[in-house]
Amino acid sequence: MPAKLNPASKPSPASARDLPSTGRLITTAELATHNTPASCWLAVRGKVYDVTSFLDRHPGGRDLLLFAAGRDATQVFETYHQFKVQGTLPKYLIGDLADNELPVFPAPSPFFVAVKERVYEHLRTNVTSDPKWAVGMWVRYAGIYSMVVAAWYAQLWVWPQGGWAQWLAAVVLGFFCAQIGLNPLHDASHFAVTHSPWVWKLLGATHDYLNGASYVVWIYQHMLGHHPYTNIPNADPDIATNEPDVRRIKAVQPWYKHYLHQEWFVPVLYGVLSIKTRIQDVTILYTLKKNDNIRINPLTAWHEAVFWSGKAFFVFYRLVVPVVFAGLSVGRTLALFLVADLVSSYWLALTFQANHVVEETKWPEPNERNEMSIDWAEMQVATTQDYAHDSAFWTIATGSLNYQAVHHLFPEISQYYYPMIAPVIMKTCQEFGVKYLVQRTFWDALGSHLKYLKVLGLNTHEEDLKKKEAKAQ
Ligand code: HEM
Repeated sequence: MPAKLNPASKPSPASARDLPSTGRLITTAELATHNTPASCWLAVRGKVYDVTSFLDRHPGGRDLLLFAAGRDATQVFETYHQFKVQGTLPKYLIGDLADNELPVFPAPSPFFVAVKERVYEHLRTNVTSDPKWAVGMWVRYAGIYSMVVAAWYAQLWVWPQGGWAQWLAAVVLGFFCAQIGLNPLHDASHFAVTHSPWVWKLLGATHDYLNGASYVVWIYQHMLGHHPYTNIPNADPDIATNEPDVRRIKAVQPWYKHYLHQEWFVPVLYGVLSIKTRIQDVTILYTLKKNDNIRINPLTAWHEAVFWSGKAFFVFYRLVVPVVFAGLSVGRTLALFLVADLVSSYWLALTFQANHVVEETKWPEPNERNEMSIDWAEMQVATTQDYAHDSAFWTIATGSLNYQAVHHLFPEISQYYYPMIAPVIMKTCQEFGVKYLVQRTFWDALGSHLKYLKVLGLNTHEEDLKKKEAKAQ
């Protein structure tokens, strides 16, 4: 039974900001230079810590500290630990952060504290003693990898002559490649499968080898960018846009004529997602050295080796083997490649877009000092839409993205347990007056994405917003 709390009276946990001032001010520019194994600093709630000596003792492994090094790591710190872990921080304290590079949030609200306590209590009492372990997920991974190998083999050697069976094999290959992204890659990038940093690294590497896309780039974009700053313009790399862009997804983007009727052509463009991702991997790591506003730290030898050998292996198994060893023509090889890639891209893009870029989700913004007024956990719920909670098909086929708000609040828990903790979260939301969005079906959620694109494509959108605001006042 979840503990009963009075929403109004539960205090926030002691914040690191409450520690006495050190007398040493450190700017975000100085902090950013300490992002290597030789000098690893990070900030939590306005305090800067030198964790170089802790690198090899961190139970989550040294890589995670190195990813977070040189930046404000408050949100990932509070996400991946229980609040009590804050007690380990003071011994590494070296200074106070002078400014904010990216948005910062108020101390965890009573809702955040309660939902964390209740979910872990529920898991402990009713579900499992280890929320990072689920045999069911290993069965899914085994099924996914087997299907990738079987479909790849079938399209080259069982049905090499062409015909519908060969095309079907390409479709199946594309679908299960997307499943690698939604399951082993995604779980590993949130450290939600076992307690072993090596398991996370190895599962992550299968995305490099079998999808040709980088685990490390995903970590920066997703774990360090999208999750801490969901739907915040200029902070969440998932919603980064150029001006003008091909699509208008944020009200802060200026309007251009080509956005009119974007709901018709934008979804078509989602088909190039996989190819775009593979190319951007190289520019993000080697030329820009950042993903939108999330800086990339120096790569470890392991990550560099996996990155390049992954790209090479991908080209070899998807393009060289079909032509050189299976005797397929270059044209047929490219066509099969494209079919599989289109299926992967659409499956991934449409399931993602139906979660955040939709009608009712919020697009919060910080003040001029980069401070947010909303609690981080409450923002996670406000910027996210779930769908089809009662469908086992959508739960398995989307890697549990249909429980997206659950995932955003508890990414460190195996997705296998999302359906079991969702009721606890929804009940807590109700009690604290936090609105939880859930659509009945995937198609309703997708429809909401298309309607949102349509509305932002109209140049009357700003006028409508102003009228609404005026009415509300
Ligand atoms: C000031 C820096 C940090 C300190 C002092 C610290 C401390 C700790 C401690 C004491 C634990 C063991 C207790 C627990 O599991 O709750 C732990 C585990 C963990 N930490 Fe950290 N941590 C830091 C930064 C980070 C960052 C930046 C991340 C993520 C990017 C992270 C991810 C994890 C994970 C995933 C585990 C669980 C490992 C497992 O599954 O057993 N930590 N950390």
